[in-house]
Amino acid sequence: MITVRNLTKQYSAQTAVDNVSFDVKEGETLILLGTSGSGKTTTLKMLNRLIEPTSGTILINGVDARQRKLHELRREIGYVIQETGLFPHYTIADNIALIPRVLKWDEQRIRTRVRELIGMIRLPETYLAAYPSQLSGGQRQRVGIARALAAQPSILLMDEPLGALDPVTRSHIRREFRQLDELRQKTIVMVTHDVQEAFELGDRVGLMDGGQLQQIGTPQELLLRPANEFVRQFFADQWLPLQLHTFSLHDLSPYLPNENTHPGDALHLPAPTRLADALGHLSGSKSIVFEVNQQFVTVHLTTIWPALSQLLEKQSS
Ligand SMILES: Nc1ncnc2c1ncn2[C@@H]1O[C@H](COP(=O)(O)OP(=O)(O)OP(=O)(O)O)[C@@H](O)[C@H]1O
Repeated sequence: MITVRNLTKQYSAQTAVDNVSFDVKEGETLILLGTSGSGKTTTLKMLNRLIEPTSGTILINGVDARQRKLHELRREIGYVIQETGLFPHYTIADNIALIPRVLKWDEQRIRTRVRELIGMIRLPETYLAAYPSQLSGGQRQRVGIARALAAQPSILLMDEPLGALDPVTRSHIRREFRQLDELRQKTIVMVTHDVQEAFELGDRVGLMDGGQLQQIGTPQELLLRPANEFVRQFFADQWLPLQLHTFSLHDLSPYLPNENTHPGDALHLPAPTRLADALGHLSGSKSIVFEVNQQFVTVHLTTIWPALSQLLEKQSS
């Protein structure tokens, strides 16, 4: 749990972060989104005191961050950056084991945890003896995440963790992130300037501009009830794809036609599946079946668009 109140960072004439307040609940993912220079990284780095605030307060799990010993605070907060910061002369196993070794875990416990993590990030155990330069960028980034999670911090801060990767790998890793229980249960603050990423991964999104938090809310709130013109404009050119990340098959179900027969080869998906993910499975005559209130609903490529258009009309009315 993170509580931020009236946080400000002043660099001589420049106010990098200007009176920002927000909470991050336990197990929640908050994305800090915004244009370059809007104060996202400065805000993030103040949370683990890599940057000391000019004024304002930060409570980490109920305790004022300023009253904490730095090494204890950083142990409680995992940190992932764009270029991973892996040590090139350490093997993957030794990189992941870094913090547990600092904490003097016994070697058996470290080995077990390292193996658990390499499995979690879906790399073969043979990679444990490899060096970072022998891995692809996407694999290194997964190792960076494993290293940050190694000592089971309650909070994870991520600064553009996928920023250096190509769009296909990014989207692949995003999907993996969403499926990892250990990540889903963490309290996470992540910085990105990628709107799709924010909508895919964030329970809530804080949109920053000029050092100020322009709006904080669920992706749906930002999209459908923008607090000001800046917020509206920010999402305007990606409005449709963002809707697909915002709404689920369940949201769509009232607008789909009743169908009495289910195509035998239809794909079954859970009703909370987001439309963006569902669309990836729909092509040609393929259909998806999902269950709402113990009824099966079918959706095809030809029925999804009229239904979505009705849903959007209803939402904006
Ligand atoms: N050490 C510093 N000294 C002076 N100004 C700084 C310093 N660090 C950051 N700034 C300024 O503070 C503002 C916010 O920077 P910050 O890095 O937090 O933005 P950001 O939103 O993370 O941007 P980006 O997406 O480009 O990383 C910028 O105008 C930046 O130039």
